[in-house]
Amino acid sequence: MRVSVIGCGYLGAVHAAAMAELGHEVVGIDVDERKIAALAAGEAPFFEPGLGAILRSATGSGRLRFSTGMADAADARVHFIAVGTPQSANGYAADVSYVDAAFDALVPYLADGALVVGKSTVPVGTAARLAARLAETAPHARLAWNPEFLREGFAVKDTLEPDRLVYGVDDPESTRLLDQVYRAAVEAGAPRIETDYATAELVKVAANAFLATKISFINAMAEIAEVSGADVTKLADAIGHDARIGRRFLNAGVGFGGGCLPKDIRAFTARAEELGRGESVAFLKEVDAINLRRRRRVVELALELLGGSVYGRTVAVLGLAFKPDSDDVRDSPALDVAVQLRGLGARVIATDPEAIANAQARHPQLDYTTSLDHALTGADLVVLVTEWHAFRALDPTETARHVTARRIIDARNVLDPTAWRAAGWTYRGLGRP
Ligand SMILES: NC(=O)C1=CN([C@@H]2O[C@H](COP(=O)(O)OP(=O)(O)OC[C@H]3O[C@@H](n4cnc5c(N)ncnc54)[C@H](O)[C@@H]3O)[C@@H](O)[C@H]2O)C=CC1
Ligand SMILES: O=C(O)[C@H]1O[C@H](OP(=O)(O)OP(=O)(O)OC[C@H]2O[C@@H](n3ccc(=O)[nH]c3=O)[C@H](O)[C@@H]2O)[C@H](O)[C@@H](O)[C@@H]1O
Repeated sequence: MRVSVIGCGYLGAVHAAAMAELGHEVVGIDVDERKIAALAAGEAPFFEPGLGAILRSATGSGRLRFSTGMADAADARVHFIAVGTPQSANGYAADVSYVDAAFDALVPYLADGALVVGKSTVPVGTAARLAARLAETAPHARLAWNPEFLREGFAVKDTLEPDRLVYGVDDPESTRLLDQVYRAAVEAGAPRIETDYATAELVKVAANAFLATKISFINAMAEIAEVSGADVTKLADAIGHDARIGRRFLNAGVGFGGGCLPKDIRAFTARAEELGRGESVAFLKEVDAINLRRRRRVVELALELLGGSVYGRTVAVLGLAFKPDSDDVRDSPALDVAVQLRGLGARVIATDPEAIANAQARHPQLDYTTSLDHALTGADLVVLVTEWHAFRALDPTETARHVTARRIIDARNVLDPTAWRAAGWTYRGLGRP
């Protein structure tokens, strides 16, 4: 099948390469010339395990091309729209202008029987609005909404082996085309939910809202654990054994960030308010507030451990990406903590295996180093904020050789407090004694 993917960011680049890996003839389109040049050369423009390999093999075989010109999408039968839907500059709502722009630019090139497939996460009602526009401007084409559930760090596997497929469609031909695109997953037995546009759009934001709520729930328990001397990690293990609750996404710590969960819960709240049902998801404001409090809590702990002021003190910040195995720093709790500490006058020296370039572009005022040893050297305080393997594996005795004082905040609760305290460290987790 000939497929186009419009928008080649964290979602679209992986989707394009994975579609080619599945045997489709793919063209990836983006307005960002640098990104397209890198992708066309078979280079992943961001860090995502496994992406480079499938990109090189697909561009090498000629099944995958990239272009900045929408005309190159003209011979595709199925067009995926995977452009960004960031938080608006002036509020909580999603900015859907990139979706509209990509859609409008694509319409003149739609062949007879073409299917436009929305993958971007959008406010409910967007697909119906675009379908009405399509009926007027290109009645020979169809629209489907097919939300994406991939996780960064596992994006290639999640795309090739999705745990479910959701088709928001309004005719059987769209389903037939989507089944052809996803034949491998359908034949492997991936559950497939065929539904209307509104449900498909809501499934996506509901899933992210649930995940965010689960994380904030456990972080709320961490707040209570902090004032009662309880251990939130043991609490999570214990409640997680109940299969109805489940242990996944119950890791308390500095909270969630990234290009999706934070903006998606805010956009959902804004859309519900527009629809006159703000009260139905008002709890998401609390989910957001709990999440942001965790970042402040890490800063408070730093102040506490350094005797009330971080001014002039050297703080080693381990981690900048919003989670391990990603270079994404969008709404990263780690970067936020680093910036807050710097704002209070600390000499922050930050390190991350992959995210330094992205962090530096946003916050040039911080000091960065690619060397973990260098980051630790002379530190008055170490703050572990993103649980990369290299940081989880730190040895307390070896680490002590580099620092000025043995103080550590484990903002992801991934270290063994007993081992660190035994090696002479003042250890503080989030919600564990
Ligand atoms: N990053 C992720 O893990 C996931 C993202 N999503 C959703 O997918 C969408 C895209 O997210 P990301 O890939 O993370 O964003 P991103 O910001 O990495 O990529 C968006 C891309 O769209 C391009 N673009 C903007 N306007 C364009 C236009 N008119 N024509 C062609 N290209 C255009 C940009 O240059 C950029 O490369 C969002 O709605 C997001 O919520 C959904 C599931 C997972
Ligand atoms: O819509 C999206 O873009 C994607 O958003 C999330 O994926 P992602 O943002 O890549 O990362 P997650 O693994 O969900 O982690 C999100 C944040 O929550 C934090 N987290 C996660 C789990 C946990 O127990 N505790 C916790 O604080 C992570 O550190 C990270 O900052 C969802 O998991 C995907 O299903 C969805 O497709």
